[in-house]
Amino acid sequence: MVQSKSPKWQLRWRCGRWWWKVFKLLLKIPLVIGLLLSVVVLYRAFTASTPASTLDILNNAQTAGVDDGLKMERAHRLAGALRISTISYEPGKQETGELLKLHRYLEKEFPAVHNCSFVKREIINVYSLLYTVTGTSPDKLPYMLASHLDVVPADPEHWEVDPFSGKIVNNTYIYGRGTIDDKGGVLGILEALEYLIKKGERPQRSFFIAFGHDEEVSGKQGAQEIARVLLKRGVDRLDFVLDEGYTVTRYIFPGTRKHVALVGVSEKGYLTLELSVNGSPGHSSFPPWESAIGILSEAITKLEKNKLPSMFGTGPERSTFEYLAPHVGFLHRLLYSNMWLFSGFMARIMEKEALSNAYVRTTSAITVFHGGIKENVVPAHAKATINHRVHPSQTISEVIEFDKRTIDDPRVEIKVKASKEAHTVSPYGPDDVQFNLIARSIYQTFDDVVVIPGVLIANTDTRWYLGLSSHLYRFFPTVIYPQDTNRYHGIDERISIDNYQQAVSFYYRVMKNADLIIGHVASTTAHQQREL
Ligand SMILES: CCCCCCCC/C=C\CCCCCCCC(=O)N[C@@H](Cc1ccc(O)cc1)C(=O)O
Ligand SMILES: [Zn+2]
Ligand SMILES: [Zn+2]
Repeated sequence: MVQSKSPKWQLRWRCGRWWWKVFKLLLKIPLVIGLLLSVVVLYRAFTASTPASTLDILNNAQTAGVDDGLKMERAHRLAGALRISTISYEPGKQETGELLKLHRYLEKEFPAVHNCSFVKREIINVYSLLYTVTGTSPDKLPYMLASHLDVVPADPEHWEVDPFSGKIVNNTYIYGRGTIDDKGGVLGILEALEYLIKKGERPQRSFFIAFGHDEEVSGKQGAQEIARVLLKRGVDRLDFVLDEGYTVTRYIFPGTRKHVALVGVSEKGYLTLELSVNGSPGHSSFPPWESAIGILSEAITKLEKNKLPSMFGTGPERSTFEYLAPHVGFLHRLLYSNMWLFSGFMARIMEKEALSNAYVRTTSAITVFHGGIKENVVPAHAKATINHRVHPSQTISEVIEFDKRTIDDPRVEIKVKASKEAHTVSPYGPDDVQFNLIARSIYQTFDDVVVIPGVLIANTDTRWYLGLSSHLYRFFPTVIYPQDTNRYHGIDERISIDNYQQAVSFYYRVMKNADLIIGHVASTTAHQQREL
């Protein structure tokens, strides 16, 4: 006979089962969340798409580039400019004679530009150049193409050829300091305009060409003055500004073999700090317990060991990867299209390489260290320079605060030597006329390419043009492979003759495409145009 359970026991049994059910349910929650997350992650990966331009007028444009016949002649003209050593050493210390020589060279080599009735060339602040190209519809908003005339110094010791010999190697590459930074831009723009004028064409839209002469040492004397001159003339609204910057890259972004053109829609901030320590000077035979050099070294070590936190995925770099997602293999697509989930994981991988680390966070470079005068003299002072490039999601004062907290030593004095907040982000959506004008010119010039927006990790003269336009883009039309990135300011700077020809074609296409959209009210979005 089965013995019936007592009501007390039955209650306990039922409660026990109830808790067991809850426990089992709780165990399932992570599984359900995991399943939901996987669905979202997969859905985003499968539906990832690069926003295509909505501007049919640009999408259908088949603008031709410049003729191939003059390719070698153009290469030799660039090589000639590379022989003029327009070096900037520091603010106020430049090869000024060479800058004037470059002016004369440009005048001689581009006769159509310099003798054209609708092109005016002006010298700004002795060494910079400003060209005004007056179009046939001068009432439309003008734009500006910019580059710079100066270059950084080059130590010839490790170069394949003398950096200022302007050599063409194997009939393939033009070598020399300034080929990609930034005489390729100066000569490339002038070649395009020379070609246009010689063809008997005249642009409808007016535009400016600005060549600063001290970009490599801040741009204060050059680009800043050019901006001032334009503002004084009432030119306070340019449709867009296109300056040096990123390039078309290949094999730099993991997951794709395509060409990837990165157009800089913003630029990291800039902060240079001087750290100094005053110690007790004296005879080295009875040194103080701690020296100025020792205290400063400790502060520097703390900064180097404690990097600023990752900001990856919180700024426009999120769009960089979302635009790229549809063009990479499946695994990379999972990551790139789900930055909301994987940005931390991606940051940890990217911070292992200097170039991609710069994309992840505000960087800190210790660039100068001074201390001591003689082996048996304890120095009174030590100083060091820290150069930060500030992620767009951080402010200059946040970075200074971080440094102070990290150093945590009142004996270390911190002085701001130069600073500039990260630039505001220029528009880049599918409806943005100006971004898509540049993108279209890239698509017309380079094969198998995808155009994506990015934050420039270095700085350019665009900082001085921020007040002239809300659309500033930083792009130099050449192709860079991983092994080329160190050629910037490094050794064996070069451009291939074919890439240089593409650069000229790109600038020509920008001039032609800018006229295509002249019927559109410049500076309004495609969406606004549809509303009109
Ligand atoms: C995942 C990340 C992928 C990034 C791929 C990058 C490929 C291209 C590689 C390098 C880009 C090089 C950028 C060229 C611009 C250089 C401009 C420059 O040299 N600026 C100087 C001087 C300067 C100018 C203006 C200032 O206000 C401060 C300094 C610089 O030091 O930035
Ligand atoms: Zn440059
Ligand atoms: Zn440079």
